[in-house]
Amino acid sequence: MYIERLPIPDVFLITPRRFSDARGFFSETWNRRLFHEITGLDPEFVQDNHSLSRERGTVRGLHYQAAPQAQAKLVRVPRGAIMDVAVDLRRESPTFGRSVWAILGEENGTQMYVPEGFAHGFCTLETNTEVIYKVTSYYAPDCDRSLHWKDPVLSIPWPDFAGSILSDKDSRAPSLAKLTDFF
Ligand SMILES: Cc1cn([C@H]2C[C@H](O)[C@@H](COP(=O)(O)OP(=O)(O)O[C@H]3O[C@@H](C)C(=O)[C@@H](O)[C@H]3O)O2)c(=O)[nH]c1=O
Repeated sequence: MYIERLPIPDVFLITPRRFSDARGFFSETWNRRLFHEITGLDPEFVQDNHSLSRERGTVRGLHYQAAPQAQAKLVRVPRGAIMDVAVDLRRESPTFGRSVWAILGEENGTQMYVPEGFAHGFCTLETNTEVIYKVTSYYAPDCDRSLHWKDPVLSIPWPDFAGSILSDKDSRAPSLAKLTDFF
């Protein structure tokens, strides 16, 4: 398992080892003990989520659950590829409002660990992209919050084709200046 810290050091990229042979590969996609040894963290995941986005350029996000239902997430892409983004919404953080991003895909097997206190979203880079992620708190619709993916203040370098399809909720999401629930 290879771990890389991003410019916001609490967000990690994790690339599990792949054992390749004539059949294909084998990989441990989650190993609690190893994750703890390497990061010092021991998130308690309670729910696994899986989404399929048919079109390239689909944007989902930016989403978070407000306290006390905040979620840390461990995101991976077994089919296709995404540009995955995390935005720091921790009020006291020196990197408040800043974002980090990475390409996650079936080729690299890389995962992003997004801690509590961040909004999360992605743009699909290929058709029929599937995203699977573990979360540390159950879905709580009352605490579901959105931040507009294209808010210019965030300066996220989305690809030109981003936003070809998105949900009504995401198209109506407020900008950072209008958010009231931070961490
Ligand atoms: C997130 C979620 C949604 N749902 C339902 C509610 C709704 O009817 C349907 C689709 O929900 P959404 O439109 O919010 O799905 P989606 O836009 O894919 O939401 C996800 O986006 C990514 C970026 C995240 O980080 C996730 O935490 C989650 O917010 O699924 C659940 O039952 N459980 C869940 O945990």
